[in-house]
Amino acid sequence: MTTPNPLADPVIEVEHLDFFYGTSQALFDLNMVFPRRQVTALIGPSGCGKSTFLRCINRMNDLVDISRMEGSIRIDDTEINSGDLDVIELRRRVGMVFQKSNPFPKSIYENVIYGLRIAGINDKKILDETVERSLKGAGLWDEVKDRLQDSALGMSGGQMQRLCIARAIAVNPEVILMDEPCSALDPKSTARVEDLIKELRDDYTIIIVTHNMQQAARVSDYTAFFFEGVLVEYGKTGDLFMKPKNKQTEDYITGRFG
Ligand SMILES: Nc1ncnc2c1ncn2[C@@H]1O[C@H](COP(=O)(O)OP(=O)(O)OP(=O)(O)O)[C@@H](O)[C@H]1O
Repeated sequence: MTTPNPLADPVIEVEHLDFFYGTSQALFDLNMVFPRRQVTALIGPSGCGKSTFLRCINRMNDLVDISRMEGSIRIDDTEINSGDLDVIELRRRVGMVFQKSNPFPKSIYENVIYGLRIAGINDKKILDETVERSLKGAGLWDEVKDRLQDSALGMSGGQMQRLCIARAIAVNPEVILMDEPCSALDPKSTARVEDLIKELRDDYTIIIVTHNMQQAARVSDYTAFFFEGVLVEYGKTGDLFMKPKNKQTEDYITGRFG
């Protein structure tokens, strides 16, 4: 088991995880834990399996017919690689924010409470409170509080991405997965989302895939370097960037490949 800090309180424990697309193996014997209320960055060259691994954690790969996962991922002692798992409940506990923001063609208000509506919650007081809490949590409340009934599609790209973060936190998840959440944003919007990630760490465990090593260094507490489906090195972000133990990690973070 590769543990960056044995004293850290683990929320996710991954053991002997293998992942296949048909006969092609994408992840090889991953063993790692994710500490609670910390930000962990997954880095590595294109195709090394970062997104595949992220999508294992909320079983999004179930949507790929030819996929197969072996091994164990426990989230607070719930085994998620199990046939009888309630996948809807898992995705409430493990929210996800994608590379490209994906607001629904609905009002800002309805976007935020989408998960609550699905769960059959229609009490206006609860919905109003959730909208305010979530938009405040996503640093968006002041910008949109006077136009909650406007279409979300009229927002800027950076606002839409923060709206997707508000939608993720509306259902009180434990973990938020972010798959290159800033790659479609301009530098100013990127800085706002990065600040937000640092604030969200007080309440949520965040796992972020990023191609941008400066971003990993800025926002994360821990960093995991993947290469060809293998976890090569995992540790405190400062240590991994300043004194990598592995030659491949060093070559990657110094820009020699990838
Ligand atoms: N739906 C799929 N079907 C078949 N193979 C896939 C599928 N998705 C990904 N793969 C393969 O799995 C491997 C890992 O891909 P993955 O997207 O997880 O890597 P990544 O590190 O996130 O890459 P990138 O940084 O380019 O997004 C690659 O060889 C990729 O071609």
